[in-house]
Amino acid sequence: MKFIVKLFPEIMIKGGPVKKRMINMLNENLRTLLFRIDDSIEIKRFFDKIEVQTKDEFTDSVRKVLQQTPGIEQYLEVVQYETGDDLEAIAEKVAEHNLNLINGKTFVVRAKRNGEHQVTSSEIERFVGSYMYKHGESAGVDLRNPEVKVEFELIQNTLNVITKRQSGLGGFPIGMQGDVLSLMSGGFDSTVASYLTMKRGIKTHFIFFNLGGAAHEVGVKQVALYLWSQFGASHRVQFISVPFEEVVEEIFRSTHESYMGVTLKRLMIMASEKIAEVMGIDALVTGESVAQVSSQTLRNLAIIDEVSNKLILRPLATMNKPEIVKIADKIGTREFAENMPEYCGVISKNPVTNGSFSRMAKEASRFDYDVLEKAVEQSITIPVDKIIEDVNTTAPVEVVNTPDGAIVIDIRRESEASHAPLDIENVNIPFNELNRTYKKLDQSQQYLLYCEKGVMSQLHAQYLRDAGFENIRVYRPK
Ligand SMILES: Nc1ncnc2c1ncn2[C@@H]1O[C@H](COP(=O)(O)OP(=O)(O)OP(=O)(O)O)[C@@H](O)[C@H]1O
Repeated sequence: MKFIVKLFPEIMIKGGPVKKRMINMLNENLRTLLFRIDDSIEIKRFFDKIEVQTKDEFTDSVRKVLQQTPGIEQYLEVVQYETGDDLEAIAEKVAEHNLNLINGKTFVVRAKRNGEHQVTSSEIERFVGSYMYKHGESAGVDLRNPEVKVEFELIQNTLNVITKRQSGLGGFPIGMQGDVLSLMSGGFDSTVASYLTMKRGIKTHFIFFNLGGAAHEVGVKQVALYLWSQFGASHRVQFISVPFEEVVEEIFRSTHESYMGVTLKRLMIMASEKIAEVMGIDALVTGESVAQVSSQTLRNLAIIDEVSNKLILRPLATMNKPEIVKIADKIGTREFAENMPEYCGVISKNPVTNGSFSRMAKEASRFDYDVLEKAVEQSITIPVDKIIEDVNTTAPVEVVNTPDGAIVIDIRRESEASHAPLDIENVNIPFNELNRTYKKLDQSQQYLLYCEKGVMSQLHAQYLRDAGFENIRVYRPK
């Protein structure tokens, strides 16, 4: 199968050298991603498109990459036949893929030709056109204003017939716009904000502030890994985890209740700025959206902005919640967001909605910034692609590799579990039903959670531990 990759229109209108750099970058990114599938996949760069040629067994994997790689406007799927310039064979194959498209419609046939042939392009077009007219139920040929354009190419002896057009993500190739550090809580907003920066071609690193829950950290790592592997895996990025429990304690000690929420956000921005500085990053990203919650009024956002000289991008600033949720649905982060614990609630009681700059300064002067300094010093950075190993080695809940009398619960979705069943006895309780179902199980038994990568099982085992269940561990076969 061959794919023809068309670039995002905003790339095509750039000046020559910039356009060339962008196409080269997309070519590089595709090379990195597709060679991970198989190094026999061929990628060819042209001045206005990229072509990918693959063995049929890799077609689905290649499609997935093309759908999820920023910079691609659409891709065409092309089926290839060795017809030479045998007009009858060409017409038959073109008709096979196009006859149903011209039913009741006017059409035109357009052929591109490259190589030595006995026939000209217009002879081929006329032959195929009349064959399709004879065998189909079209409304006739219209050379000027056709409703359907039947396109194919004859390159040497190979006939390329376009069978499908599929939209891509659009945006710019990652690597063209520098790096940002995205404040990631794992909720709807920060996951969508991070996706939008990735789609715009920005290398997006993640920073997470742990307010006191091991499950939250595992959950955020998991969604960061998901986002990266779906949309950004052409480049290595970092995940930074900052222990913020003591910062929260210090906020409680020093700050009036109504300013705690805004203070927490200011401190997250200050810590992010320090870390971004070390990483050579100019901009931070948050999932804040004007008026969504009390800390996100224009005044409070301005009070938050005051603490940093970095550019703060807020891709969702003017979006409505339903639009954000729709994107989360489309990119697959809704499920993660819905399963993410909230640790912020306690700090958002009776929040000020229209904070005062001078009052904020007074509140801020009572805070001991050594505590923040220490949190930054204790931050831990790991490459996102090492998250699975990290979660499995630094797991808060014990991991075992033999059941030893415990009952194994496979928490994958039913379809995944039946597609690749475990080879030992187990029960299937999909993770989204676990919280509701677990308490109904016989609590005199020991249970082991299983999932494919060991991240989701670790996350849910930790939730259950937090909820007071001690008979739970993680199963990870050798
Ligand atoms: N624990 C955290 N670690 C990193 N960033 C955070 C954390 N909590 C909040 N943020 C950042 O602050 C933004 C606003 O957070 P807040 O909790 O006020 O709103 P939210 O709308 O619930 O955000 P989200 O849906 O992303 O959780 C988030 O989108 C995220 O960018």
